[in-house]
Amino acid sequence: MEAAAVASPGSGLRYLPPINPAQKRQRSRSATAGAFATTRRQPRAAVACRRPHRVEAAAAARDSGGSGDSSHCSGGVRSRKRLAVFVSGGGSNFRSIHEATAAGGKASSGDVVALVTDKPGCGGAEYARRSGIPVVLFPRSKSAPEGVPTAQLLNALRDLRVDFVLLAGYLKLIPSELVQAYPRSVLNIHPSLLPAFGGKGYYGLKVHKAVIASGARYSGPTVHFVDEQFDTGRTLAQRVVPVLADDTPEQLAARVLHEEHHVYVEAVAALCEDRIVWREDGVPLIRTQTNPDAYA
Ligand SMILES: Nc1nc2c(c(=O)[nH]1)N[C@@H](CN(C=O)c1ccc(C(=O)N[C@@H](CCC(=O)O)C(=O)O)cc1)CN2
Ligand SMILES: NCC(=O)N[C@@H]1O[C@H](COP(=O)([O-])[O-])[C@@H](O)[C@H]1O
Repeated sequence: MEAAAVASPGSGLRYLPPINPAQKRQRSRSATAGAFATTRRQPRAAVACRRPHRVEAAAAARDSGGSGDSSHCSGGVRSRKRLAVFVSGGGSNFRSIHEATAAGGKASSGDVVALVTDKPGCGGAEYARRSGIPVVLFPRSKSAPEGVPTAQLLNALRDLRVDFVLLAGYLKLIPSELVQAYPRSVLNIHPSLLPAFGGKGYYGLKVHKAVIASGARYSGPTVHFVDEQFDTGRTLAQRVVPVLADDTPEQLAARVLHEEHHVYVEAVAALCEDRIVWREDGVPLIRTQTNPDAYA
């Protein structure tokens, strides 16, 4: 069952009774079939634990609304970050991020609290259901009329107190309402060294075919912040792999994907640990865990 959007036990989604007529109007505009509660809480920017020289404090951390979980950083208590992962395919990046959020994992300051997909039968969605993670179908379209529209997705993310959105092989354009609701808080992974081989039409094996056809000797994944267009947001992290003379697109894809799993987990760990700082010119940097003045 993909009831109007969410189908998972213990998802935390509640149906709130109307409090006043204005809220009732708001809910009837943005929610369907009683699947979601509306909340009035807006995401709130928080400062990083330390402000390095010549960079502004990251607006990358948010108050996660008193989830009760916390960890410590120099100078205070830091709340665990709540993650929504968007997937259209097999979901291997989603799985590696989910595994890294387990106790002792590399991103153990985060929790995956929702899986959003446009393809309810994809491997990522099936893994989420098996793991007890709520699945949200987005967007609503002719081929997926049970999907939710953008306003209802935003309500669901707020209800689940999502801090960060992670695109991991999600193939639809993220609407500007979502980008604006989560400033500096939506990441994507792309399987080429952006700005090369990015933009509309560049996804999956198409990217690797184009890299091989170009004669490029190096490729690799890019983790970037998401803006309103495909693949033009600020680069956060990259890894390089060789393109071999006799590579098939599938072989290159496997080599790049292996690096994706590492670089995305490291970027997510930095996000969850408030280790992303913004240089004066708008470039995001990852502070290392060991030296607050060094950047990865
Ligand atoms: N607002 C943004 N939305 C999304 C971004 C982004 O940077 N900003 N990244 C993409 C992911 N992406 C590559 O990283 C990407 C995905 C899909 C396409 C594309 O051309 N899609 C086709 C449809 C494919 C399908 O549904 O099977 C299309 O739109 O015609 C390009 C780049 C996620 N969203
Ligand atoms: N432009 C977006 C794009 O091409 N994304 C790519 O889709 C694959 C998803 O794999 P996964 O479902 O196994 O994580 C990954 O290689 C990811 O970089």
